[in-house]
Amino acid sequence: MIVRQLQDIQGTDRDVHAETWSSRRLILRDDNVGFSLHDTIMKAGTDTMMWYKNHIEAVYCIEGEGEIEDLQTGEVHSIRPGTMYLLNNHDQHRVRPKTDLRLVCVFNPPCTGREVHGPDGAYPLST
Ligand SMILES: CC(=O)NCC[C@H](N)C(=O)O
Repeated sequence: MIVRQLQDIQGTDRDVHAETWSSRRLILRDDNVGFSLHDTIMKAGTDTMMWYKNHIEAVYCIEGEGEIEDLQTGEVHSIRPGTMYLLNNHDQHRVRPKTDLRLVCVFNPPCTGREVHGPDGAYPLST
């Protein structure tokens, strides 16, 4: 069994910062369970294009308000506590938080730890 506290991750290399988000990576590839689990804050007033070509991501909102746009269809969905979205088709999308959004994110394959988005919105597939 592995037990970790968010406060013990803050400020370590499992605490990754990008311009529009911060990601506290609670479970990573080296835990050997086939997925990674992140406690992510997307910053209020930002607009992030993402396209996880190499990963499946499930996202569950536990705090805040915002919206997600499916860039394939143009559909816009609101995000609020209790909303889950699953990028099961490597969907290209944008997230626009109105307030800080706190999101629980699961990635398969698991992230290794330091991933940030490339210019295409993807994380590289680590070998
Ligand atoms: C919702 C989303 O994908 N935000 C970007 C950060 C990512 N979830 C991560 O935690 O690495």
